Parts: sequence; structure tokens; C-alpha cells
Amino acid sequence: MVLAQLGGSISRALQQMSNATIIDEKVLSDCLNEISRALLQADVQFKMVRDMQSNIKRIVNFDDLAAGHNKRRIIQQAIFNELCKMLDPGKPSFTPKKGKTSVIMFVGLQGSGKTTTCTKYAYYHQKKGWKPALVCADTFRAGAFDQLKQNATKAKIPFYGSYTESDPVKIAAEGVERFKKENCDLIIVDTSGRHKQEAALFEEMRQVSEATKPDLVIFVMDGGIGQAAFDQAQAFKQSVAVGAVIVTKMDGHAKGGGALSAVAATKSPVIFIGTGEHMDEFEVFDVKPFVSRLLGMGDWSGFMDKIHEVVPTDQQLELLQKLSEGTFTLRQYQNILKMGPSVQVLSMLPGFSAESMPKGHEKESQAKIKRYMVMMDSMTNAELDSTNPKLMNESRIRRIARGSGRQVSDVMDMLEEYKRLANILSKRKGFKIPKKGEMSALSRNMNAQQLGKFLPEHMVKQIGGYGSLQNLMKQMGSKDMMGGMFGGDR
Ligand SMILES: Nc1nc2c(ncn2[C@@H]2O[C@H](COP(=O)(O)OP(=O)(O)OP(=O)(O)O)[C@@H](O)[C@H]2O)c(=O)[nH]1
Repeated sequence: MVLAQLGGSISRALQQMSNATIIDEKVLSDCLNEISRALLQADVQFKMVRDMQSNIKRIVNFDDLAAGHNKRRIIQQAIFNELCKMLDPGKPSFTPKKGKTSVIMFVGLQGSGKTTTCTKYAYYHQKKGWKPALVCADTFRAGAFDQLKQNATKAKIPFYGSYTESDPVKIAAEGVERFKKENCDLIIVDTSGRHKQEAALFEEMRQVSEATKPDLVIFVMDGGIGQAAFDQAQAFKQSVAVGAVIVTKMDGHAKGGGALSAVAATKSPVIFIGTGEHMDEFEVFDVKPFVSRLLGMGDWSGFMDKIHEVVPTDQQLELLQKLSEGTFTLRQYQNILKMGPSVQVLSMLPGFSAESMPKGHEKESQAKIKRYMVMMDSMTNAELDSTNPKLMNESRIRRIARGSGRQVSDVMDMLEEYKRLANILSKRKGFKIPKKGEMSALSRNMNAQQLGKFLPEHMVKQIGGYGSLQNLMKQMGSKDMMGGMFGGDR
């Protein structure tokens, strides 16, 4: 994920600035140049980068800052705000309501991942108790209906389409009508894509939109599109009322910076990102935790949400404790993998960046995770909980391979990856976690001083001290941040 590199570069620039004895215009300029270079390398549009730079310079006016002002804090806050502004168009997109019919139309270029994303979107809502349905109005690409049908069948989602009807407008209208009668609350219309922006595609889209009157049009964009993103997104916006963006393929080599351009071009927020071909590889996109992650400040709320979602209750505290101590057993590895690819999960922790992860982790596919989980299921409790690297001897490895139906080399591979990760984590220990009794009280009324007690010293410094932390908490909504962190009410 190139975005991880962007995060690494930005937090390094901030760190360098934090290390400077005196922060003057030159230090700020160097820091901003570094950040701008990183953004441009991530394919963020030149104009946006230039605007960001001049906005920050305007906010951080050294002449106006009285001595004693915490410049570091003001600069970091300004960078945080500007990055959020780039990704936040200022108004939320239409949010469908469960139980009330909404029509959602998907548009995008061919190959952007539109059809896959329609099913992911439907599946995501279905898991939350919605009644979604899929309509295939893509009559241009032979096989589009089959693809949608196959995905929909697998996820047990009702679908509508035709092998013989060539008019997408007719299919879309009929499909929407049918599912309205069936009281589906989320009717998703997949439209045709083309290789490039063409008048015919836009005309067809306009007609489908007129016939189905969507409550929301979602523009699907390949995360790897680069500098072309702005023009492409703008062209779609000019034809139909795009209200939200989904960026796909963020698992691959996508630079991701195009997402920022798409937000600017459509004045619509990114609502989800696609992180793989699998139905589950789909994440809600929230600006502030995302920027916080980019700046190396972590995303506690996301991390704790994941823990609560998949890690057995009696193991949650232990997982946090072990992570903070830097003792990472196979049991912890198993729990992390339940939460998703380790690179994504661990980059939610403050002080971690995906960049610091061992090479190869970005390719942790669902299949590989599944394979590892099966092998771990064949391990004994003693093996899973051991901190002794010598425990896994030849006979144990053979037994695990036999028990899981894998090769000895597969078990060795998995152990190797575990060791590399454990090694990284042992060097990054240091965040402290609250004691059991402190949890609920802290989750509601915590101030920056109290939160600071649980963070490593260098991180508090990097954030810009307690003042910045307090601001960050305010920015992120302390209830949200703390609720996520300590499992309080949300
Ligand atoms: N790695 C990865 N692949 C994805 C993601 N989303 C979609 N894909 C893959 O991208 C390819 C194109 O996806 P489709 O859903 O067929 O694309 P489309 O935009 O619907 O194409 P048309 O229907 O022809 O317009 C497929 O191989 C998908 O599996 C993602 O988030 N990550």
C-alpha cells in the first residue's frame, strides 16, 4: 500500500520538525516541502498540494505567534486539519435508512471494480440486517450479468438482470420496481462501464438515473488511477449527481492520492474503500481516523472496534497487554489475523506505520490468512501461549502440518512470518493500557493527561504534547475515540 509510505513520509517530516530545537520559518518550510513531496508522489493533485501548503503557512504566521505559543502544536494541528479538509467535502453523503427503501446507483469506468463493489456494499449491509437487492443494468459488457449473478448467489442476495434485453434503462427500471414491491430497503443498480469516458456512457447513465431516481449515486474509482482521477471524477459528476465515492484496490499498488482528488472533484466524501477481491475486503472510510493513521497517531477507535468484533472477550485485555509489553505470542498473532491482514490492523496502533512492517505482509491475502488460521487451530494451548522460540521443534512442526493437512514448509513459513512480526513488535512496545477497573470510568471522562498515561512518551511528544492530544481528542470526538479505545458506550 503506497499510502502507507505516504504516512511514513509525513510522520517522519513531523518527527524531524519535532526534533528541531527552534521551530522557525525554515523548519516549517522544510517540513511542508517534505510533506508536499510525499503527497505528490502519492498522486495527489498539484493544485491541492499547493493550496494546502499556502493555507498552513497562512495559519502558522510566525509574526503573529507570540513567544510561548506552542508552534509545534499549532503546526501539527494545522497539518491535521488541512489533510482532513482535503478528504472531507464538508457535507456527509446521503445515508440510507434500514427499513426504508433507498435506490443506490453505482457508476465508474470499466474495470474500476464497480460490479465487485456493488456486491460488497450489498453484503456489508446484509450482514447488518438490511434487505439489499442487486440490479444489473450493465448490458455493455458481456458477462457482467453473470458476474453479478454469481456474486449475488454466493452472498444470497436477490438480483435482477437479463441475458436478452439490451436496454439498460428498461432493466434498471424493472429491477427497481420489482424490488420496491418486495420491500427491499437497499436497491443497488450496477451500470455499464466503458474503457474511457465517452458520450454514450454518460448519456446512458443519465437515462438510467432518470428512470430509477436514485437517492445516492456512488462513483467507484480504482485507487491506482493516479493524476487522472480528478478529470475522471469531474466528468462523472457533470453527468450524474455523484454523492459519494468508493475507492477500490487499496490493497495493491494503489497510491491512493487520487482519492483525495476525487473528493475535490465531486465534492463528495469517500465512504468505503475496497481492500481486496474478496467480499469481506471492504472498509468504512472515516476521515479523521484515516488522517490520524497517516500521521502515525494510530486509530484507537478502529483498532478497538476490530478487537471487540472478532477477539473473544476473555482474550481482549490480554492481547492489548501483550502488545504493549512487546511480547507477541502465536495466540496474539492468531487474534490479529482474525482482525484482518496484520499490516492493516497494526497500523492502527500509534507509532506503527505499515512501512515498518516486514516485506511481504502487504500480500497477506484472505487465502493465506485462512491457511494460517487452520494451522494455528492444530496447535496446542502451550504452543499458542509460549514465548519460548525453541519450543517449536521438528516433531511439533510435523504434527501441526499433519493435523492441518499442510506441508511442513507451510508451517515453517507461517512461523517465520510470526517471528518477523514479533521482532518488530518487541521493538515498538511501550503503549500502556488501563487496568481493568479503570476502563469504564476512563472511557467517559478522560482528559489528555489521563490518556497520555497510556501512551509512550515519544508518542505524546510526536503528537505535540498534551495540548495537542487534548485537541486531537476534541477533533476526533473524545467519546468516539475513548469509547472505541476502552470499550465504553458508543
Ligand atoms: N485487489 C483488488 N481487486 C479488486 C477490488 N475491487 C475489484 N477488484 C477486481 O478488479 C477487477 C475488475 O472488477 P469488476 O467488478 O469486474 O469491474 P467493473 O468496474 O464492474 O467492470 P465493468 O463491469 O466492466 O464496468 C476484478 O478482477 C475484481 O476482482 C479491490 O478492492 N482489490
